[in-house]
Amino acid sequence: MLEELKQKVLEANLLLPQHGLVTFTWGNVSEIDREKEIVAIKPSGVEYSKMTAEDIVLVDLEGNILEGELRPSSDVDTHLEFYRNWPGIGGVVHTHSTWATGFAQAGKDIIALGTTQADYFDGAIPCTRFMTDEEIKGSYELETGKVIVEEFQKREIDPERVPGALVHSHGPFTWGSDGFNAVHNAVVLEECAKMNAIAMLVKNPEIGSMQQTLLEKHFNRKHGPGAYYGQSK
Ligand SMILES: O=C(CO)[C@@H](O)[C@H](O)COP(=O)(O)O
Repeated sequence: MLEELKQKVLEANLLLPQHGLVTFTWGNVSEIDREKEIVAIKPSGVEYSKMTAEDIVLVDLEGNILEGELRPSSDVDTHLEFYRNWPGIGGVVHTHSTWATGFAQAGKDIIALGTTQADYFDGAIPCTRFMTDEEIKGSYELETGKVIVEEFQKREIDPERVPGALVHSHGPFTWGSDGFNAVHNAVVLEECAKMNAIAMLVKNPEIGSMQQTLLEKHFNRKHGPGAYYGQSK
């Protein structure tokens, strides 16, 4: 069933390691057939290099497995929460891409500082609030989806105009018209996180007292400039 969709979702998943967005078996991609209300998603814990279209798991919007020998991604409940709440999206991606996950671990939005982000995200890429003990100890993946949907409702953000979010202390999720578009947005989100971090570093070159002392020590070294490369005369 839905062989073409499974092949497409396999190819979208294989783009994650190709773009350097995941390590080992981290991350996952899914896509929905809206007519049949069936989601094709990456199998849990399978190495990308060994993954086949047959491994892709089909589930309904309640998470019931319709086809597949393997367990669906451990994040399936997060993906399904987006499909249930946002009828305009067709594909979802989750990664632990380094720069975006750094922002998620810091609990910081990726604010729009340049045209690169503005071309694909109409504003800041929001980071969710920290989740409660109950949410974490309960069905974490389902609660993760709820917290992201809640964040967009609270901030009145249109998910089709900002196709991504950061889960506090976890990592990025993106979405799009299909799996490939969601992967594209995951690549752009990671690049924006990198650029944003560099811009904030460059923009605020505040030198703390320790650095100042260290700098002055080097500014005023006895032998003057160049001493590191041999004794000055
Ligand atoms: O976020 C996590 C684990 O923290 C997961 O997304 C894993 O990175 C991938 O899990 P599977 O999709 O293989 O179940």
